[in-house]
Amino acid sequence: MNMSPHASGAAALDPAAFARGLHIAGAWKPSGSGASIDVVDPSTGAKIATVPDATVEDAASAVEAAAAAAPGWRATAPRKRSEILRRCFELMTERAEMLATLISLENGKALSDARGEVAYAAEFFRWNAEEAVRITGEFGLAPGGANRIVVDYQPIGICVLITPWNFPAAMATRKIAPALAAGCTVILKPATETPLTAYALAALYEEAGVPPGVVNVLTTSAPGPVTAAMLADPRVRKLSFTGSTGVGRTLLAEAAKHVISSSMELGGNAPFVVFDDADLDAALDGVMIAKMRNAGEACTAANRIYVQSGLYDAFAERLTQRMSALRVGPGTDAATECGPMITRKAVDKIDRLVQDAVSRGSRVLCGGSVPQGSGFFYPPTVLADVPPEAEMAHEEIFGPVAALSRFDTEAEAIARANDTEYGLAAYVYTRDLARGMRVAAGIDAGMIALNRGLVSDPAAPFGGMKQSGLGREGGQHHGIAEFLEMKYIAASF
Ligand SMILES: O=CCCCC(=O)O
Repeated sequence: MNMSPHASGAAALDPAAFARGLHIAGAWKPSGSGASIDVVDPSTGAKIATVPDATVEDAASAVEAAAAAAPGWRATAPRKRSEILRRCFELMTERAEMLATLISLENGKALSDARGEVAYAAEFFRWNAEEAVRITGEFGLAPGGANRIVVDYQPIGICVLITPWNFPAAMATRKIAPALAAGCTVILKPATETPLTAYALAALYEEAGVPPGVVNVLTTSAPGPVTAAMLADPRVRKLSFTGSTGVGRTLLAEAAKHVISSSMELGGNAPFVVFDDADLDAALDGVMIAKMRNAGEACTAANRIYVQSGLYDAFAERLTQRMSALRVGPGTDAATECGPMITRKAVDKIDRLVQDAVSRGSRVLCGGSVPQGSGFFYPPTVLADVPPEAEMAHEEIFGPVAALSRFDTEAEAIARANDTEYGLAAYVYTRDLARGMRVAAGIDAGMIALNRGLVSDPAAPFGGMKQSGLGREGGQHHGIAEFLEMKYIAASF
């Protein structure tokens, strides 16, 4: 494993200075309790900045700020909203390197991953700038002929958006951009591990012309009471969450008390299925993306890799070569290909899953143990012959561990792919298009990548089935629809 020191890229951005000059977006200000949250560099475990720790009182001011800004934003012409969103895209693109460095610093991901994330995150603004002017209703004659049926769409109201640490920019813009396009004002609660990107982006939105109070950022170490306080305010009409299924269930229960529309992008356990007739090189390229994008810390990550018997040994050997050649180091080092995990706890969980699989007969082809030294690192690992009863076959690994299993028939591949409570993403490699479409139809997942290692696209509906969530983000109309309320008018004239 190659562990290089910090690159000079990090020095260009002083997180302590950044945190001192922190721009709190919106009209609310921290209550003055003075409490703060430490932000830690996962590459070293050292504190790099502090951000305000919002209280329940702060939550009330944030809702107040969002409510005060709501009438003006709702009345802003769609074309004007569209142009402001387009400007957000342009500013993010201009500042891509600064944003990527910030993401890499607080999240630990490799700069190349962080650059990819900034481009992806900015794209949600470009796409929704184009969608903002295409929100259309319906008009028709009632079957009885007595009246017209008019269906109109209006902004749903104030939205509470809760985002995870693994994509600090993209998971926020995937929610903020469609909400703003729809005419809603929002309160964003980013993960406590990665608040700096959220604050940097909030300043950028205001520079792009988003009026004060339209986007409000609230960082807190007490997410339960703070979120409950916001959801209890009757002006809040939407909850959109990305994170674990467990937290999603708790939030859904809280939202249910107040009958609040909820979109949930939850956990995954993606199967990656390679048939004997697949292009081996293409499948290897694909699995390196599906497994190692963000060092495996993604809900879409290939969690279970099923390879048909005829290709299994060659695939395992070549994947092991590629995984063991990856350079591990601090994310901000330009040469790094696999950065640290987000916390020590995350490393411990990955290792627990690996040791469990080994105790059940899996073979370690590379990696497989926690390295000495500072920072929250786990080496790229390949395990062969992972049995169905291994814990990692049922739980998200969320780390750089490729778990291989062998299968023989198409029916077996579909059955094993579906042997999970989750249904977010799945990957299938075959040269036989008819088989590819059959298997895609048979797997219970919201997104299927056929001969590709990446499904995510702002222009496509992102979301899952079963315990992977409710609703969709992005896509033509789908993402924006989550932030619109439908109104029917029976019109006689
Ligand atoms: O953990 C989920 C992040 C999803 C990243 C993506 O949009 O691909």
